[in-house]
Amino acid sequence: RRRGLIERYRSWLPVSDTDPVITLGEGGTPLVAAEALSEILGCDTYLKVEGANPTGSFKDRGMTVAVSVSAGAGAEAVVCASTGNTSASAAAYASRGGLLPIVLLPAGRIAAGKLAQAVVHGAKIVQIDGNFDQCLALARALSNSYPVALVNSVNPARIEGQKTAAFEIVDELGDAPDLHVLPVGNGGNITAYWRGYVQYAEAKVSTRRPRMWGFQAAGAAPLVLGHPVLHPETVATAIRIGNPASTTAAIAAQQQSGGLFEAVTDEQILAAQHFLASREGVFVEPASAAGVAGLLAKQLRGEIDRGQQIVITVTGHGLKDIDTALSGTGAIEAEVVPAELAAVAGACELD
Ligand SMILES: Cc1ncc(COP(=O)(O)O)c(/C=C/C(=O)C(=O)O)c1O
Repeated sequence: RRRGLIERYRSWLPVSDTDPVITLGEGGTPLVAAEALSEILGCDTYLKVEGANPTGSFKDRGMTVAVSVSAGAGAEAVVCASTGNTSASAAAYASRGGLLPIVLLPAGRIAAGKLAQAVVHGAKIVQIDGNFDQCLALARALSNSYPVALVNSVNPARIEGQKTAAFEIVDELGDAPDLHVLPVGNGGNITAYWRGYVQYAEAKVSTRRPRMWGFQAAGAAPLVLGHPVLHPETVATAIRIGNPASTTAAIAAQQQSGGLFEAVTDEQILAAQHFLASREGVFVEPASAAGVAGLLAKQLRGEIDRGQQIVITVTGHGLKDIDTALSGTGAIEAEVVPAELAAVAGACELD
């Protein structure tokens, strides 16, 4: 039977023997060779496809640990603020564990797929008249004032669970890559990957640690600007965050790894999303394509050394946000043809 992350990496995780193991078989996600990207970059490039997790994003790695530990501590409810994937994951894992999920969402700024997940899992959904940053402050306040466990990425159990992605990459490649690339919103995931790579290197499981390259949306790039962004704006709603919860740890990961933070525009993000789907066959939600967008932009500027081994984390499944995927494509308005071979062949421009 499929083993979950706690079972596979228990000795590396802060889960006690008395904690329940609340799992949906998360982790063990595909590490796919990105052949088109490897050709363009002149590098051995792989995609860590985190949309293959049970609720469709990397958040499941942190949630299995955070919800199991919270339940073990007697919590009856969990709360999180979210741009959507955290709440989708919290709702699934809390419900599975018999805990009440409470999610605070920035009103009108969540991809429909993610909202649907929180609804069907039976979460208590509170849409806030404010942005994610305000939701996070309220979630913290709620957990400080009521018997509700906070499962945002400020909860260390989340980062601990998410570091297992780095373990899986080393376990599969045989060592750490030269470079690890990923989108950055709150900075929890880059913090987690760096922690995993460092722990494996210190335990001599790997011989090196990668440089960490984090990419933010140009309209929501506090880590690039060096200060919070009051009104973050981007089509990549998952990373529409102006005041990251893990700023200090994310900057430490970038500095200690000799990495960088750079911004990419919404146009570059959407182009990278299309590139991944049409050239690599991998459909990711917009925010997930930010790393690929950054690499392609740097390649155009001659800033990618050839011959490196690169792993890019694509963080969430494209089905989370079909409105953005379908907008501007004209796919729906396409003509309806008669149910006749000639008409179909003509529509396919085969004749
Ligand atoms: C698809 C996707 N890609 C990248 C990020 C950024 O990761 P962090 O830098 O660790 O924040 C998120 C984050 C989402 C939330 O913060 C939430 O769901 O509340 C995401 O959903």
